Amino acid sequence: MSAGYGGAAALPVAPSSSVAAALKSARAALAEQKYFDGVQLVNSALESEEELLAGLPVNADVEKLEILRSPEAYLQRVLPQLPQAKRGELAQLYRVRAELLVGLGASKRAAVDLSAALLLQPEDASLLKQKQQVDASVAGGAAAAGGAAASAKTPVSIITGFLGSGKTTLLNHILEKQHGKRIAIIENEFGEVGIDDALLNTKSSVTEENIIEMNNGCICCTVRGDLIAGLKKLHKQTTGKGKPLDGIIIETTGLADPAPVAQTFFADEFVQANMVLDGILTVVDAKHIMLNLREEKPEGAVNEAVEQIAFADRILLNKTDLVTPQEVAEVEAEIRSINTTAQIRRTTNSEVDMDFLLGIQAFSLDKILQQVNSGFLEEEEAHGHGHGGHEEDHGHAHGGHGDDCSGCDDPAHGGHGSHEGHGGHEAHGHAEACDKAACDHPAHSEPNKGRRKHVHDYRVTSVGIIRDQEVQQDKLDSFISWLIQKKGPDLYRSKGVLAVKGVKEKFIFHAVHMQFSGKPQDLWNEGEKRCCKMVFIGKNLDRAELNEKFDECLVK
Ligand SMILES: Nc1nc2c(ncn2[C@@H]2O[C@H](COP(=O)(O)OP(=O)(O)OP(=O)(O)O)[C@@H](O)[C@H]2O)c(=O)[nH]1
Repeated sequence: MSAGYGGAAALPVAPSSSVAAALKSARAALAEQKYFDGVQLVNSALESEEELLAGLPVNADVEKLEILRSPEAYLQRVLPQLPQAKRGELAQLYRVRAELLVGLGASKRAAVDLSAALLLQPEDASLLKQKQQVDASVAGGAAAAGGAAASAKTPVSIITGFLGSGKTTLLNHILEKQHGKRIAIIENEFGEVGIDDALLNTKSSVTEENIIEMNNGCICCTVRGDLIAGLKKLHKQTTGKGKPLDGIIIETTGLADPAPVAQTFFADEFVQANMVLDGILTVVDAKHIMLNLREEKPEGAVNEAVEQIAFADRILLNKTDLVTPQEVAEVEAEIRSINTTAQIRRTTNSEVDMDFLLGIQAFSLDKILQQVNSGFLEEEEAHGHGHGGHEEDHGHAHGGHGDDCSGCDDPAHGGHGSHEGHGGHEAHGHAEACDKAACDHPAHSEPNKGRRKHVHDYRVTSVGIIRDQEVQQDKLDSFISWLIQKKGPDLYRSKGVLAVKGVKEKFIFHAVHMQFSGKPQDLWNEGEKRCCKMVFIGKNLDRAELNEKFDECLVK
């Protein structure tokens, strides 16, 4: 068949006009330095080509998007059947994509595209020269995105890590130790009720106007909206007023996939022009991470713990006080099997020197494209949370009630931050399954497959409780022991700030599965309403039961 099929006339080819149009638009994007947009244009054109060429016998059983992700392998197969005109078009597409990638700072990946172009046009001397130049810049250690211009941009660090791993603890250390530096914070919390603002170190040099809370959805699903708006706002009120920031720190939710957050720094024009991703800092809970990594996820759902480690530039292997040296070594080996290059530090209470964390210029687009996520520069089509049966409905306006939602058993309402008036944001969530990773062991599955959509585990929801009353200490103790013993295995995280009768400080409560701590902390401010706020995050939560049990603690 293939011999007979090899004639150029039999080959389905895209009309050259559509490739020409894509090339024109991509070159315009290149001239305007809209590199990410340009990459998307070329990607779409290449995808169309792949679809048209899919009928070739050599393409049987080939993974979709190979034309984008592994161009040389793809071309080696189809080359003998490509007519000369088609070779020229594809070469131009790869060449312009390479130029766009250089603009994004991904020179190694650009070299791959230029090699592909050379496979198609081996006699093109200017192409060869261009490839040699890119190779030379790679060998010379080309600077990250933007080269020298990057130094004028505000460095941004992303703190990620699974629920309860120690992210807020780390942020507090940074805030304590960064006196004199102008740092802004973007705080994103998973759950119906925000608690972290109360846990942030108020004695730090960060002024309130430079703390932005994003509690109305998981940051990885609202990057195109809230995160960019937050970054713009920070820029306007600092650099825009002649008071530039020394850095921005984004604390993601414990259930965030860091990929779309990182992608923002390449996809948005304003962000790309003014900010540079300094590094992804991942905090790992040495006691619970193995559970998280090995957890069986529903078909298509992302394992966030794996992604968080895979994308890390620095890893704090935290809570080492809770495990044996042997267990720490096992966890470290597991981390290494997911991420071969990130520097790892063993910590307790997220204590680490600042040089390890900030100003590290560690994020490399090339590293992400090569090692972790070959689809990183492919824009997500849609993503969201699998809200068991309510998949089309994540963008709903579920008007901001801070109180419990007892009696409401709509699983969509229990999900990612859907209780804060979500209607103003892009509707972002139908839960189409992403491509299944090659290996079934979640920790070892390549965390890059199906970059185009990510879906969270629909079983994981949050329940928030706010009461304008005090609780009774003995009843609270019974509630906590019931919670830990009966719900602990499914309860990833619970936290709260509580007014306990007779106690003048706020009672701060933290639990990660069965690991619990609670203590009186800061005093209630004068005039501050003594109230109770709690949030529970876990699998298969029973909202009515949690409300009922908690209400038994209230001072009647
Ligand atoms: N034993 C022990 N506890 C720790 C350590 N680091 C943090 N913790 C505690 O773990 C709990 C969770 O810490 P956080 O810093 O709030 O964790 P987080 O990652 O911000 O949590 P989420 O934002 O809810 O995902 C708190 O009670 C911390 O005091 C550690 O190294 N050892």
